[in-house]
Amino acid sequence: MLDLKGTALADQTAWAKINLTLQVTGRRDDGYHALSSLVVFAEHGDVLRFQESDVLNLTIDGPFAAGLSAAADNLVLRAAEGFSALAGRPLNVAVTLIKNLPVAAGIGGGSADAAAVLRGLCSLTGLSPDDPSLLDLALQLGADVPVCLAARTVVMSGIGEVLRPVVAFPALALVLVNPGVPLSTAAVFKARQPAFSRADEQLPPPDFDTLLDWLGERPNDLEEAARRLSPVVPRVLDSLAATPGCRLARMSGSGATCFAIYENHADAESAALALRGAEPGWWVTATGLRAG
Ligand SMILES: C[C@@](CO)(OP(=O)(O)O)[C@H](O)COP(=O)(O)OP(=O)(O)OC[C@H]1O[C@@H](n2ccc(N)nc2=O)[C@H](O)[C@@H]1O
Ligand SMILES: Nc1ncnc2c1ncn2[C@@H]1O[C@H](COP(=O)(O)OP(=O)(O)O)[C@@H](O)[C@H]1O
Repeated sequence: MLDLKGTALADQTAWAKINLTLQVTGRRDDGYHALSSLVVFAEHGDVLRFQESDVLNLTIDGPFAAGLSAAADNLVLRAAEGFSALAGRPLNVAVTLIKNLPVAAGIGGGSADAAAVLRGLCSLTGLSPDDPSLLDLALQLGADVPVCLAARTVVMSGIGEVLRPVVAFPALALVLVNPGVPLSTAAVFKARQPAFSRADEQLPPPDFDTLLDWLGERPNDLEEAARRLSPVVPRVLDSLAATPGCRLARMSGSGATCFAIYENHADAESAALALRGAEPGWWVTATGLRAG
């Protein structure tokens, strides 16, 4: 923990977002799509460190640092600039981003980074993370930033700004797999078939087996388009589905990261080990859900 001008600014984790379901229910005039999605957060994520500085500055480190620019369009810097405009004064910090999550991967890494910056700067300035102006800024930064700011199990709708907390939810044992092929969110939305799902406002059931039935009835409407754009997606899903104890294998968001839900953590760990051995080029992580 560091002391920034007398205020402690702790490291922030940018937890990976997982869309357990994703229904596309409509399209707005501005081209954005209305969604209904059960969103959870993994224990695993990027880490952001903050230090005192005279200028706003970003350094990127970690396994997925290569290929991600630290220029002004990075969501970390856009979030810090947006927060400074809100606060009416420059908030100069040197941010180190440890990029543990693959980029353009359907698990909201950039959105989670932006949300982690907003959370950090809230603790620096005393602004409440529930302040409506902060929620407006989050949505301007990206449709997934509000949910990443909440960082808890919710049913998300609108384009990402309507969040309904899910209070009772089972602990899940998951494996996340990314095959190393980036998929653009805009391109996947563009490639999808034009039909819409019916808007579904139901909250998920708390019991594990009933939840799996509920998830089975609500697929990811972007999966078909992602499979066409990136033929490795079906291979990832087949590989996950073939591992012992796998109860559901599905893509998250606009892909290409896929997840599988297991009976227990031992099965998830064994599956991750086997997949790493079979596909050394894939990013494979066994994880639970973020508590809280
Ligand atoms: C699809 C989802 C599901 O959680 O996740 P990812 O696959 O990105 O992780 C999100 O809605 C992505 O949110 P985010 O990545 O923040 O999207 P933005 O930067 O705001 O938008 C990128 C582009 O995606 C399309 N887009 C995004 C969100 C939405 N509700 N409708 C859309 O049509 C638009 O073409 C937009 O120009
Ligand atoms: N800090 C960041 N981390 C990841 N991607 C970022 C970041 N800042 C900007 N981006 C850009 O945002 C886009 C979406 O990345 P990301 O949030 O990882 O994926 P997704 O939207 O599929 O979940 C990428 O094209 C990337 O160049």
